[in-house]
Amino acid sequence: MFSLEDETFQVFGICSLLLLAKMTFMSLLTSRQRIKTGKFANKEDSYFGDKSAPANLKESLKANDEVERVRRAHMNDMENIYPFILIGFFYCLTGPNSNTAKFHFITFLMARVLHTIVYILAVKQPARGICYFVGMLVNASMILQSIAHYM
Ligand SMILES: N[C@@H](CCC(=O)N[C@@H](CS)C(=O)NCC(=O)O)C(=O)O
Repeated sequence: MFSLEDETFQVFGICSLLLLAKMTFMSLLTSRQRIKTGKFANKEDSYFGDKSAPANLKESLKANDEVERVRRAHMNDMENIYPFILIGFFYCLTGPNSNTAKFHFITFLMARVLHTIVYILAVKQPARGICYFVGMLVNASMILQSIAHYM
């Protein structure tokens, strides 16, 4: 059984918090891209756009790839990072080997940070696919080890 003083759990906590901080940054980045491109989700948000130009509502509500790319990266984070936090918690409860567990957590952290960078910079595939796959492998490995432990 782990305690909050446990080094493995602390590394898990730090990796999880860094990933949550990265996701919080994605919201800010979306707002920045919206203001930069003048593309908003709601008609009332165009208040933040170029005030010197007469508001062209229809135009400002159109989707824009610079905005949508950040939103897709954020969505992909939600599909992968939230499960990591939940799975990692159960995995910690199994009392895994500390070095193996830390390897899982740090690999996942690096894979997801790189996933965001290559997504936002539109790096050619398979760069993003590899980052996604590495993160997915970490989650799958923790799930399998946890299930094996509890069975
Ligand atoms: N919901 C994802 C599931 C598969 C996935 O996560 N693929 C990775 C590697 S190609 C990805 O970065 N997908 C882009 C995205 O989710 O916007 C999708 O629709 O693509």
